[in-house]
Amino acid sequence: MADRLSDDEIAEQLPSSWQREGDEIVRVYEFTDYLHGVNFAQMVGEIAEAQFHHPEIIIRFKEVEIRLTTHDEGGITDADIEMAEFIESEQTAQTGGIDDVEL
Ligand SMILES: C[C@H](O)[C@H](O)[C@H]1CNC2=NC(N)=NC(=O)C2=N1
Repeated sequence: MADRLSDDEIAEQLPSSWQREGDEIVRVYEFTDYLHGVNFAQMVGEIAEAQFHHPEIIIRFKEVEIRLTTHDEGGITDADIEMAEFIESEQTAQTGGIDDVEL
């Protein structure tokens, strides 16, 4: 399992749309309707199972919040950064960069 990243490493490696909140990295995706968000959450869950690295996924009306940390290490590691990048690339591939995921 990867070691915890330093504050500088996190700042350098965090994808641009993500924020750091303590020992977590966080991104809120906006959608035009509730079920688009639900579908997006399903996609994130499938990525999580494939990577065996599981975010907290909060589904709200017209938005989904993704929170990542490495529980085994008690902080932010490469696994969290890589997962965030993977989610970003999948979401962008499906929507051309806007947040509304039409699945
Ligand atoms: C045993 C341990 O729970 C597993 O190795 C995986 C499962 N998914 C995980 N997900 C996250 N976010 N952090 C972990 O440390 C983690 N560990």
